[in-house]
Amino acid sequence: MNSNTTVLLETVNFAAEKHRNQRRKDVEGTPYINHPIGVARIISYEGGVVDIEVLQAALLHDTVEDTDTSIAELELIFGPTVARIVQEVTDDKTLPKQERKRLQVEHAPHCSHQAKLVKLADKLYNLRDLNRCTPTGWTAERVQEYFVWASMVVRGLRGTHPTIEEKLEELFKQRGV
Ligand SMILES: Nc1nc2c(ncn2[C@@H]2O[C@H](COP(=O)(O)OP(=O)(O)O)[C@@H](OP(=O)(O)OP(=O)(O)O)[C@H]2O)c(=O)[nH]1
Ligand SMILES: [Mn+2]
Repeated sequence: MNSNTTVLLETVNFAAEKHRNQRRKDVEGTPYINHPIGVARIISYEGGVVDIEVLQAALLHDTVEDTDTSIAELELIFGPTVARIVQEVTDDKTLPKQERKRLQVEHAPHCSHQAKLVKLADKLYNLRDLNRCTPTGWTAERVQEYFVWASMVVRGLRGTHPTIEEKLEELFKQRGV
């Protein structure tokens, strides 16, 4: 038995249970878990990254922000490194939205290499998702603003992973950002 396989399946199962009642903002109401799985897949399949703790953190990256999960719970089940990476990519939801967005830009350069990989893949997934379809209630201006803001965050993550960064730059170029 390959224990990394067991660990990854435990992790994806935990994330699926936590996100079980959540849907993406697209008209089809895609299950939310498609997003964390897709973020982990970008890091693994597209990025060639084999660091198991980064892949676990990618699967768990929105559990604390968007579900009843705590960092202490993640630390107990998945250990201190995975918990720390998720902590680094978790916004403080008690702050107003504009402040949270500003803090992502400010904090990005100071994140660990592992957290930067998760942040890059999270942005790449969400930008591709915006190209696929507009979330319900979003105007074209709001979509464009998300691209502009994401490019400011990604600027602070440069030098982390050349091929993932190239894919992001191509999407920004297409939008004139
Ligand atoms: N493109 C897209 N995004 C969707 C969809 N459904 C849910 N989201 C989530 O919405 C967030 C971006 O929307 P915003 O309005 O900027 O943020 P908010 O959810 O905090 O209000 C992302 O959160 P996040 O993953 O935490 O990343 P971040 O944007 O906070 O970095 C993304 O995962 C969808 O159908 N398409
Ligand atoms: Mn996310």
